[in-house]
Amino acid sequence: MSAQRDMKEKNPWHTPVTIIFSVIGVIAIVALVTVAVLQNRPLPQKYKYGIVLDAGSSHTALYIYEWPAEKDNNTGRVEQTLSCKVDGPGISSYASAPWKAGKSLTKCLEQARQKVPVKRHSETPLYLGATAGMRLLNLEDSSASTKVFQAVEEALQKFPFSFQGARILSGQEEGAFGWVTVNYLDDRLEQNLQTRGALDLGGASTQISFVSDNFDGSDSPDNAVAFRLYGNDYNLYTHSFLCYGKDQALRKTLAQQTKSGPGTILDPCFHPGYTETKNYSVLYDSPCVSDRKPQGAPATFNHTGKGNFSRCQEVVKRIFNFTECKYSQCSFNEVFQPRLQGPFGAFSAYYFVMNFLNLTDTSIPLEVVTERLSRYCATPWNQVKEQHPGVKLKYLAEYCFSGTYIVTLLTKGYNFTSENYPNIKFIKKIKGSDAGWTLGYMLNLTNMIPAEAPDSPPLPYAGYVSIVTVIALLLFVLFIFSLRPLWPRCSKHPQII
Ligand SMILES: O=P(O)(O)OP(=O)(O)OP(=O)(O)OC[C@H]1O[C@@H](n2cnc3c(O)ncnc32)[C@H](O)[C@@H]1O
Ligand SMILES: [Ca+2]
Repeated sequence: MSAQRDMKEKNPWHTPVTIIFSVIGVIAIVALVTVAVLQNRPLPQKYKYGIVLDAGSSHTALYIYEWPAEKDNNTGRVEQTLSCKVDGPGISSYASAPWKAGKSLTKCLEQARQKVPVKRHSETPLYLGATAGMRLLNLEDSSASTKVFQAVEEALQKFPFSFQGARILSGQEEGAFGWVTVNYLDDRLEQNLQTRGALDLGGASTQISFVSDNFDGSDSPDNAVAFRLYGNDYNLYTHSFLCYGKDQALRKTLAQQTKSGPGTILDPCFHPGYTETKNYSVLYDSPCVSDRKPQGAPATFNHTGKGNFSRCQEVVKRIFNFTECKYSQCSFNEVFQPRLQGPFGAFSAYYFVMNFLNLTDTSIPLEVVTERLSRYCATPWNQVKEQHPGVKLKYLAEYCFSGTYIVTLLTKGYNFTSENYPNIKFIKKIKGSDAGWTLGYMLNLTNMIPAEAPDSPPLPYAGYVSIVTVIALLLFVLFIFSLRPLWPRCSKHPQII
């Protein structure tokens, strides 16, 4: 018994001094780690917002973006938090009743008012950018386009956001901001990775934008956009083809077939069994075709489908001019285009159409794509309607043409081949945000992409806390050992007496 008591007395860990120091040490470490964790713990997130209205030729869409409030000019953090499709056609269609253009936007703006917290309303920038529909209206009737903008601005100013104006984007801006969006969402800019080209197919225009090593802008300055983003320089090639969006290209293709003003056209780009009576005045009511309106044509014509892919491709090819090129190389219509390079993202109508046709997988060889399109175009119209009861008839009737146009534009227009066709990815969204020019436009106007790479903390948060903990433990152990002289002496091999 007395021997056991002796042992207890001699155990150094049981002296009051050591116990007190140990308790203090443990409390100190816990306090240190708690303070480090609490101090660095992410606070409940506060967000800032930006709103962009994409006033396209076929429709308008509103997008709300949000980003953490403390990361205004930081990287890769802006995300789309709401999209709202405006009911009705694009604002350019309201030329004869401009006030309706303004009114059409209010429903989506009401949604935005609900979505953005009230205390952020007045600081939330609101932009409206119009694309090819308004470009065409402006060409056709600039005072009508001014009136549409006045009506739209009046409507937007009624909302509590910080309205920054409504304007027409140039084709270069539309192409370049689409490219910025895609590469920003893919984190390719911040990380200085190989960039992805952007292919945008709208209703009235189409854009191609990419970085090519053999393009510095000297060949064709109109197609060059220079950016310095996160400390890297980019010489972007971009071109927008007005009148080569899907709807205007269809008009051009029909115009090709109605040069002589026939009463009936047998159209290989529409399904067999499709037949509609159409108005010549409606078909030619666009600056893309108005100069070719046949003289003395009847008021209407019978538009009848024949469903033949290869003949459709022949007609579609005729809307491109491949004969003239004053540069080393061209896409079409005498437009310079450097050698295609890198991966591409194809969005808007490229995606809608290829998704409907089950052709978004670009590992499907081009020959198989054309075979499938041939079969699809040859399918009788009644059968197509039966197979897709929920699809809008206008879209359904046009998928054969649209698919043929996309394949022709990519291969004959831009010179994609069987080898580099798999470099294209058909995309709708990237990480929850729609691919399109709007995000790039807002990032640019809010200076949210810095020209130089931002400084980042040398350690990530978890690494920082771990290092603090390890050093604290080490200090504690050293501290205990420094108290060694105070430890009661004990023999290495206590003997039981
Ligand atoms: O860029 P611009 O030329 O101004 O036109 P937009 O912005 O209005 O054009 P979109 O990308 O919204 O749409 C491109 C085309 O795709 C059509 N479209 C939209 N949704 C579609 C769908 O589900 N299936 C087929 N076509 C669709 C639409 O009518 C247009 O003709
Ligand atoms: Ca568009």
